[in-house]
Amino acid sequence: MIEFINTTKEFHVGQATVKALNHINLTIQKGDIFGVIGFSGAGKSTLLRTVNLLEEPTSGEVLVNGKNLTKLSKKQLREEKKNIGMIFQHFNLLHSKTVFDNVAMPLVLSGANKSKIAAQVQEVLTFVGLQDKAHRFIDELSGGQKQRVGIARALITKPTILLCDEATSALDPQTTKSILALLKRVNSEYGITILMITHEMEVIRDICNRVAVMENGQIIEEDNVLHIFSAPKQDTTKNFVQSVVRNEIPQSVYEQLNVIDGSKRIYNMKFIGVDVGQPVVSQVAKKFAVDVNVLFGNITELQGIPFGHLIVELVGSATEIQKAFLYIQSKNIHMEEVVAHEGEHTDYHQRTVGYAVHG
Ligand SMILES: Nc1ncnc2c1ncn2[C@@H]1O[C@H](COP(=O)(O)OP(=O)(O)OP(=O)(O)O)[C@@H](O)[C@H]1O
Repeated sequence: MIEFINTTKEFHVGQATVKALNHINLTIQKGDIFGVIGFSGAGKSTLLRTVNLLEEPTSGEVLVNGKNLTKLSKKQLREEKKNIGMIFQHFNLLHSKTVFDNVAMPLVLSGANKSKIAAQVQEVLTFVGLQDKAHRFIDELSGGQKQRVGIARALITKPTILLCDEATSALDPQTTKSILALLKRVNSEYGITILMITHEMEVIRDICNRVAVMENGQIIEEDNVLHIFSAPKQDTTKNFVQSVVRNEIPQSVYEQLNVIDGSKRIYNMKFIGVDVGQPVVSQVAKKFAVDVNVLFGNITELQGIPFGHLIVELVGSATEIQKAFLYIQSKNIHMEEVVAHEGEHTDYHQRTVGYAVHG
C-alpha cells in the first residue's frame, strides 16, 4: 500500500519555484494496478519518484506499506527499497553487460551468494520469457525484450511494489500489449502492487483497475477505471477517455434526424458491464412489431467487461417502439433518444428519455 498524505514537492529554478506536486492525497491499495495519467509536466514522474525517494517531498508524507522512508536509517532504507522495484521508459540497462549480469545486479550489490543469484535470475528470466537469452548483450535485444529484462531486474529482489515510469511509451502497439500482459501477470501471480504513470489512456484501459488524473501538480479526478470511462467529470479526463473510446454520436446519425418520419426513433444504447453477447437487438425484432437498424457501434472491453454504445433506429408504431424501449431498459442497457433541437440543424443534443416515447 502506498499513501500520499498532503504531499508537496517544489523545485527551485533560479528565482522561480515550480510546484510539481501540490498537496497530493492519494491511496494505492495492496494489489492495485493503479494508473496515473496526465499531460507532460503534470507532475507524474515526480509523484512516482517520491515513492522510492528518488525525489524527497518538500512537505507532507509518502508512506510505503505504512512506513515513511525519510524517517529510516540508511540501512533500513536499503532494506525497504528492495520492496520497491522500478522500470523505466528507456529501460536503464547496462549495455556493456549481459542480460544475466543486468538482472543479477541488485542481488550482487546486496552481497548475495552466487548459487542464490543464479537460481533467482533463472526464475525471473523464465517468468519474463527470456530464459534462453541470459548470455546475450543488451544491444542484441529488441525494445520489448529490453523491457522484459527491466522487469526481470525489478523482480529479482522480490518486491511488493512495482513502479512503472512510462514503461511502454517507447514500444510499438503490439509490443506494448505483450508488456502490459506481462505486467498483469506480475500483479496476479506475484501479488505485486503496481503504480504506473502514462500519458496513454489505452494503457489505463488495458491494465489498470484504478486511475488518477493529474494536472498542474494536483489530482483532479480519481476513481475505478469503469467509472472514469463511463462518467468522466473533468474536461481533461473527458479528453483522455475520448482518445480511446469514441462515444460521441457521428454527424451522419444526426443527419438522419432531418429525414425521419413519425414511425422511426433513433436511440443510443449504452452498454456498461452488461453482456453484449446477449442477443437483445434480435430479440427486440422478434418480440415486437419493430424493425431495428444498427446505425453505428463502438464496443470495447474494460477489464474483461464490455463497454461502449450502439446507435439503433427503431421503426414501428409508437406503442411497439415504447414496448421495445422498456424491454431493452429491462436488460440493464441505458437508452437515450437522439434528438435535434427544434429548428436547428447544427447544434444537436441528446435527451434522456424516461419511460415515455416522445411522439
Ligand atoms: N529536477 C527538476 N528541476 C526543476 N523542475 C523540475 C524538475 N523535475 C521536474 N520539474 C518540473 O516539475 C513539473 C512536473 O514535472 P514532471 O516531470 O513530474 O511531470 P510529468 O507529468 O512526469 O511530465 P513528463 O510526462 O513530460 O515527464 C514540470 O514543470 C517540470 O518542469
